[in-house]
Amino acid sequence: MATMTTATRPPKVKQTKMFIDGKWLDSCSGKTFETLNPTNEEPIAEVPLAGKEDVDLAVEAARRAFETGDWPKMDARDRGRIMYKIADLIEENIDELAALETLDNGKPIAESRHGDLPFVIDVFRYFAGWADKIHGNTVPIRGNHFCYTKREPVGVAGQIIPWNFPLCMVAWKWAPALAAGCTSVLKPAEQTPLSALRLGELCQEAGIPDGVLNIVTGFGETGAALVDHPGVDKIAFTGEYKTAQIIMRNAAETLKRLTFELGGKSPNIVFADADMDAAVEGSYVGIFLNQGQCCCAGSRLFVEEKAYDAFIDKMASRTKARKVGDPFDPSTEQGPQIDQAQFDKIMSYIDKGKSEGAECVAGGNRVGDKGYYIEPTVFTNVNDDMAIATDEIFGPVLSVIKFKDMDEVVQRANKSAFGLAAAVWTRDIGKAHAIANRVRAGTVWVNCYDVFDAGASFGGFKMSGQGRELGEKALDSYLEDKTVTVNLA
Ligand SMILES: NC(=O)C1=CN([C@@H]2O[C@H](COP(=O)(O)OP(=O)(O)OC[C@H]3O[C@@H](n4cnc5c(N)ncnc54)[C@H](OP(=O)(O)O)[C@@H]3O)[C@@H](O)[C@H]2O)C=CC1
Ligand SMILES: CCCCCC/C=C/C(=O)O
Repeated sequence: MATMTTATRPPKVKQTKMFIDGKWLDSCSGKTFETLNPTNEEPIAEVPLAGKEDVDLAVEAARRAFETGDWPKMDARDRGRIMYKIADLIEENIDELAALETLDNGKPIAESRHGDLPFVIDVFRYFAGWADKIHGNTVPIRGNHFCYTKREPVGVAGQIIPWNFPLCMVAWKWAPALAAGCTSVLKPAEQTPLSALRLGELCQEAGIPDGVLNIVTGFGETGAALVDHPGVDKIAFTGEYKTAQIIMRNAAETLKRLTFELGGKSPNIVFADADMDAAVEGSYVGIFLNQGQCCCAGSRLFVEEKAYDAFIDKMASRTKARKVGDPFDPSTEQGPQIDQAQFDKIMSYIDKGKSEGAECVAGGNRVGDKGYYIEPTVFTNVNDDMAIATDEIFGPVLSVIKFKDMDEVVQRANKSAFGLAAAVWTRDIGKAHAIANRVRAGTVWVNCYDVFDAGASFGGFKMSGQGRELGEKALDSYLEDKTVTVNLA
């Protein structure tokens, strides 16, 4: 069992090369790119800039490992055993990994050490347990036949992950793929490649055979090269819906299996009969967790008219007290945004909110003049049609909107192209279930927010995605069903 320590300093970066076929490599071109520290905009390390040739090598390795290697053929229980070992090694190195995550991403160390990393470990253990429980069934078909189904790995998975929860996203992608017997080429976000590379080392140490897991670091063409590659059977992508649309078009050429975990504009609904302090605290976490860089952030907060003013007062003062600063200080609640592009996007939405007539009751400015820090921001008097109420901002910006009754709030909550998550706060169990039934979203939280579990599937309705991650459902997208029919006559 790991001790409950928390690193308060950046760690030594141990691995910066790409991982292909069990080897740690530079890119074929020798080109590199810098990963920047979001607290001060200075380089942390250089990593290889993968081009098409590197992707080819990685896919060939994954293909070979799938076609002729041990992993898909191994006794399922032994696959699970190696995955348990990965979880154990993550636990043994938890402080280093959490610190690496904080260094590269900027998230507060308290979150990476006590939120992200324990979740990563849970996800590997949860799917390790599935490895020997994946099976088909027998089917009573007509005639003198014995018919059964088998579940087989889909093959080589191309996995493109974002920068907001770098290690969680690796775990969400690798763990079900490994349990199913697939092999993988992973493309971490260019902003946060370091923790995935270190985890690759630990997976190697745990006994993952060469070629089963490969990591290509790059940007600009790496993701597209994976999508275009005929040797890749499936793409799993987490990120922006516009990129998913391009991936879908390009993947049509090779008819790849696709799963997407995309954005949101999640409605968080507070009724006047709710426990107000709990609702304020939950809504605060719901929007500001991870600097607001969550696909399921509760960024459209609907508050019943009767409770609106009192709620706003509490929310504004809670927000103003939020501690923004050095992510290695264990008491910091909010670090910097990930990069200049996200910083600029968020600031432009704050400007739009102000110019469209919403009232900024907390925050609204940059913090300092170095690093991508933004004040946690709350807007009131927001209309449904303002850009801050319709678009995914992916930052610490909350829009608080008034509502009168259940039917009206359900209709307004559903008036979005997204459908990833929602929440409701009420003491009335009937109201809670009515909202859970009527809101079109993949996850609904009742009197809580951001409760994730390795066993609970996560994914979106509408333009928030396709397929599910976590839970038993996550395995489906890494498996093919095979029907076998035997003539018994
Ligand atoms: N759902 C979520 O959790 C997340 C949502 N977002 C949302 O997306 C917005 C933009 O984020 P950002 O990270 O810039 O962008 P994207 O969501 O577009 O993700 C960028 C990733 O996609 C890859 N990519 C880009 N084009 C293609 C392509 N044609 N085929 C395959 N892969 C491709 C990139 O690799 P390469 O450059 O090599 O092609 C990179 O790894 C955010 O502001 C936020 O709203 C962002 C992160 C997470
Ligand atoms: C503390 C772990 C939180 C995991 C958050 C998962 C969010 C996913 C996303 O934003 O894509």
